[in-house]
Amino acid sequence: MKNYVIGLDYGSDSVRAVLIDTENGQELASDVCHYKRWGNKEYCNASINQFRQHPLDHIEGLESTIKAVVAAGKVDPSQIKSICIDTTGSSPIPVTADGTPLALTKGFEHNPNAMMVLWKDHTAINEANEINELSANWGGENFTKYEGGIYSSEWFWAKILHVAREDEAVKNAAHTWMEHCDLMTYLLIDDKDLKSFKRSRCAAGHKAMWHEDWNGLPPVEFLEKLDPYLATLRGNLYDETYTSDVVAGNLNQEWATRLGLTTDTIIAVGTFDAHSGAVGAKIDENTLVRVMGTSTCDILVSTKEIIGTKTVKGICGQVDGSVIPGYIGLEAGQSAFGDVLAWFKETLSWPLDNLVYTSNLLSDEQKVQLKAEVESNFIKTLTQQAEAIPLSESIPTALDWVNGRRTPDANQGLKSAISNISLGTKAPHLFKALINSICFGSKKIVDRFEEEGVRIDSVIGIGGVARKSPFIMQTLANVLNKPIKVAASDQAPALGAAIYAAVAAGIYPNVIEASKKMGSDFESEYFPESDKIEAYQELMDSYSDLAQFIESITK
Ligand SMILES: Nc1ncnc2c1ncn2[C@@H]1O[C@H](COP(=O)(O)OP(=O)(O)O)[C@@H](O)[C@H]1O
Ligand SMILES: O=C(CO)[C@@H](O)[C@@H](O)COP(=O)(O)O
Repeated sequence: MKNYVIGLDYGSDSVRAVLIDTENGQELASDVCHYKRWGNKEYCNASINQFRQHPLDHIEGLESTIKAVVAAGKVDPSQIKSICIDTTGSSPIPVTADGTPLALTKGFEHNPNAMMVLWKDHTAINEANEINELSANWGGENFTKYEGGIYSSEWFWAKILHVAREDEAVKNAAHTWMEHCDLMTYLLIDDKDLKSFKRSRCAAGHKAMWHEDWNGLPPVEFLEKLDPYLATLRGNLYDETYTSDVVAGNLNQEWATRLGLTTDTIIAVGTFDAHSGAVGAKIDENTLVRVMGTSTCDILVSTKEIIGTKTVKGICGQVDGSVIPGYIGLEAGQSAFGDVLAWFKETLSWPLDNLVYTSNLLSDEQKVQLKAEVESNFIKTLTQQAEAIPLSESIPTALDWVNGRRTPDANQGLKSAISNISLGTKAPHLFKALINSICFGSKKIVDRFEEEGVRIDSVIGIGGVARKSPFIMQTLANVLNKPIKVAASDQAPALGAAIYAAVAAGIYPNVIEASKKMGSDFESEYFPESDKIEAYQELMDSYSDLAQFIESITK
């Protein structure tokens, strides 16, 4: 009898489920659900970088996508052996003593502080600065050392501290906080003991300063110097963490009934999207897997023997087992990648939104048609025209920091800048400059890994941009001066989660064996164009100069 597993992947805007045949990784069915409240921009305020998501968006998405794949796959529920969930991160959410997300309790239904604080929320810049200041100067261990030496406002403790200070009611009502991947896993399992619940090693190690060297989370003595609340909270968090090849529990009766599954289905420990994406794309030693979508996550694995006690400066952490159990997983990334281009598109759309689509000269039907046509041609036409501009022509220099800099050397307070604009600069020139900027930001990350002695033998691209924009991928291959393979799977993170699920269910002995059999093949490869390398190097020098200048004048 065949065995099947489900991978559930929570992205920034939507959640997708895939039903996978464990024998060969074949996808029998997939389904996507866009978050309703998030889509209406509820509970968010981009002007202060506040991005919150209502847990109902996640719960509704879980139910609809899993039901859809179970129905479409037409397999017997008893053959669905296990489920693993990956989510964005660090995306913490406050919960009550019985593990209920606070936003689902009376009085907190519409309070953004009671909701999930999405990874790209940067309201906690001051708190991250405080953590960095204290870590460096308190006279004890620097707990940021395995997280690149700089704690980011995108991460667990900074976000919790910010919300707790801003909202007394949430602070008092929250018994504990969970990463999104842990909460969704906890929701599904039968054992509701919060204290013994198996939290994700990946989330804890990369974002919450959990490390074996100091027996888990930073100690009370350190946390109470930040805020007594964090010291108290620590008692309601966790000591141990687990990799995603481990069973978190069995599916509980309530959710088995809701999903049309049985309580024999195993739920694996949760993880982050980028890390599971790397597994879905068959990551191997010294392979850099770049998840290129709204942001980028750059994932590498290396052996404990090679990394040893060495700490890699300015990245988002090195964690034992965060990608492949038994190996050190290293993470870096850019806070905006596709989002840089999305920002430009939105900016250019102002006259359309305010003058064209509101005009009385067009009927409602014409407006809908026009909008659809513009939408399908916008990025396509800009890309074609940007691609046609020769590198010998004057191209502006831009920085990719529209959402701050995640790595190398996190500084979420940085903002973007564009220089070298003339009367001859048109939208496609700016678009080309922005594409260059996201590729140069990528090169800074690759350079940092290599400077720190982490070898990169090959590069794999996954995610929306990797599959949809050959121009960006070619530019990136030229800028990195390395070939880049693109994974064929549209759903590499969900596939990676399915691979973890298969190992947790005992179908494969380990993640490496499972990913060899179930991981995605490659659909294309981009090679550096030797005649363009030098020109890109010159443009990269201008990027570095501008970056240095902007950083020097940023307070
Ligand atoms: N053809 C394209 N060229 C450039 N950017 C694109 C293209 N298609 C999508 N994007 C960008 O990709 C991002 C979405 O990536 P995707 O991987 O689908 O989502 P997510 O990051 O939420 O998982 C958006 O920022 C969008 O602007
Ligand atoms: O930072 C991480 C993982 O550590 C990601 O969850 C975050 O960049 C979000 O990724 P997406 O842009 O949704 O692919």
